[in-house]
Amino acid sequence: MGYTLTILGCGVMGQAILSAIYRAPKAADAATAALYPSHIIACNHDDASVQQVVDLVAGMGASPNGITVDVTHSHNGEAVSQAEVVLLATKPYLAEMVLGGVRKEIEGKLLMSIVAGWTIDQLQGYTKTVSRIMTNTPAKYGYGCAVVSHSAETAPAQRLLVKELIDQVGKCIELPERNMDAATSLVGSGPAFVLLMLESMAEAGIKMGIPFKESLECASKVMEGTVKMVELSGQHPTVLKHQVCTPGGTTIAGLCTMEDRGVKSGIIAGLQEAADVAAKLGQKK
Ligand SMILES: NC(=O)C1=CN([C@@H]2O[C@H](COP(=O)(O)OP(=O)(O)OC[C@H]3O[C@@H](n4cnc5c(N)ncnc54)[C@H](OP(=O)(O)O)[C@@H]3O)[C@@H](O)[C@H]2O)C=CC1
Ligand SMILES: O=C(O)[C@@H]1CCC=N1
Repeated sequence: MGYTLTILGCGVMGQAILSAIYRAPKAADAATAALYPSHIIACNHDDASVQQVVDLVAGMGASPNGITVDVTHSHNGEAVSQAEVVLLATKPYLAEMVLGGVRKEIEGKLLMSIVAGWTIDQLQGYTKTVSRIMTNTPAKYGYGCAVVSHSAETAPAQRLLVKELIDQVGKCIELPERNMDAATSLVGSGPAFVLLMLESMAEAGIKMGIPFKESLECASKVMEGTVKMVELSGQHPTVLKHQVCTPGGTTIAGLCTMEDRGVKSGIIAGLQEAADVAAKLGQKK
């Protein structure tokens, strides 16, 4: 019963995805339950990074879908030979070495990869059935976003399995692979860009005399509330932005100063730069 999912490289993102899958609510029916692994093998680099995953799993209690987890290092080949599905989550510069080390064992298996810059074509040098995924750190808490593209050889049942597993990070959106570098910037790097804005707003509060704790609370709630308002109203951000602007008031004054400083074009250029770097990552060996 069930199958084994092996995670090659279980650091920040491997642990985020492991947590999301492990903690998924109990499947509603047998067909959905079959999409979940019964066993996850997390492969890391050394004792210290193994212990991190052991502690993470211990802290989560029992999995609602009865998933068991083993954590190991230096046994990638053995772990992949036991797996039906493999998640590659090492740093990009290690991917070639790690995949090369399991070349024989991975052939014919479903490979999910979150490695930035590594294309489906490159990954197909190891197995033909490939799902390329870009997700982000909020996945660990079930508030992540993921963009997924599949190789042509990936069967509908395999795509369904990937969708069910990756949906657990929060939201899973399928897009053509040509959008993957943009997704790496917008989705993958996105939390860091948002955190820069959050940090800036909180520090502005401090500068104006609000204590750090309260300033961060206010800035966080403003971000959360604004995003909810966009979702619930269905209105364009520009319309909602103008609703905040009283003629001759505070908001338009602040927005004009930000425009003077190039905040919007700076954000767009920053995201473009991140996507350009993503496009080159897979070529750096
Ligand atoms: N961080 C992010 O926000 C995002 C990252 N990504 C992508 O996810 C991938 C992983 O990034 P991230 O989780 O941040 O990186 P981490 O360094 O946190 O995780 C990589 C893990 O791989 C382990 N590892 C190293 N060598 C081996 C090996 N030979 N065999 C098995 N495991 C090994 C590392 O162990 P040890 O620590 O002991 O070296 C580490 O636990 C990257 O390719 C990145 O592009 C995608 C979306 C978002
Ligand atoms: O910074 C990086 O390269 C990775 C990919 C997306 C998020 N972090």
